[in-house]
Amino acid sequence: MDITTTDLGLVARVQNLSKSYGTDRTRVDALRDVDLGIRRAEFTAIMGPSGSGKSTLMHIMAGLDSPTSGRVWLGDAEIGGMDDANLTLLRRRRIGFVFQSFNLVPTLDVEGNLLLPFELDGRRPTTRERDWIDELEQALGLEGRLAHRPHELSGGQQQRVAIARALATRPELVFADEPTGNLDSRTGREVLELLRTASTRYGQSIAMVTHDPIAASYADRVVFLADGRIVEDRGRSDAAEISRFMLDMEASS
Ligand SMILES: Nc1ncnc2c1ncn2[C@@H]1O[C@H](COP(=O)(O)OP(=O)(O)OP(=O)(O)O)[C@@H](O)[C@H]1O
Repeated sequence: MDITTTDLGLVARVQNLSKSYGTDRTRVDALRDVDLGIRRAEFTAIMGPSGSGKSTLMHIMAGLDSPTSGRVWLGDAEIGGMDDANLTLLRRRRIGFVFQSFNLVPTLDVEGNLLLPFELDGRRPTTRERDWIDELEQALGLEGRLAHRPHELSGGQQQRVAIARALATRPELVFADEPTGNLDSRTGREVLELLRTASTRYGQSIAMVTHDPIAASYADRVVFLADGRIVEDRGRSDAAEISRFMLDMEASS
């Protein structure tokens, strides 16, 4: 019998993953033979220089892009052979996303955007979920903005709505691409605390792409990519250690 992703204590996994874009002279090897598992209830930071493959890895793990070769599991389901309808359902039920581009619906107000994942799933939040949404709104300072549309918000406020929306249904896995990129340092810290709370209190797994050593220091695990390969996989580290490693990595490249 095969060992499942769950048996390994993981919520998502890639094996021998490679991704190339273009052909011949225009070919770019964005990922080269990557093996990675995202552990249950753990907060993982993915770091690396610009162009090292972080976003590509996250998009493939989330089933938003397909690999050139290798295998990908979301939970125990291998997504390689899955049709679009099943993949969409799997994503909707199990995954939350915070994209760099926020992906808010412009015609819905903040509250409408926050409730969208429930709408798409054809249900309303339970009382406990409603309490959690209220807590997210409060922690992210959105209470005064619930009737506003995205274009009436600052970039940082839009970012916070995207984060609250990704966490609202308490999906077992949250992918976040530079979630603190547009935030001032105090709000950024609150977002990182929230992500940590989501993993410690609710057992959610968080996979966060970041360039920021301080943001990465909130994570339980820090994975470094360089030139499409994993070059380091370490436990919780402080911001100074992470900065030092990044500088050493850049110096040796
Ligand atoms: N759609 C695409 N077509 C062609 N090349 C691509 C495409 N998407 C990414 N790449 C290339 O793949 C490599 C990895 O890109 P990726 O966006 O994953 O890097 P990253 O580590 O997330 O970078 P950054 O920190 O700048 O966001 C880069 O060299 C990039 O130019």
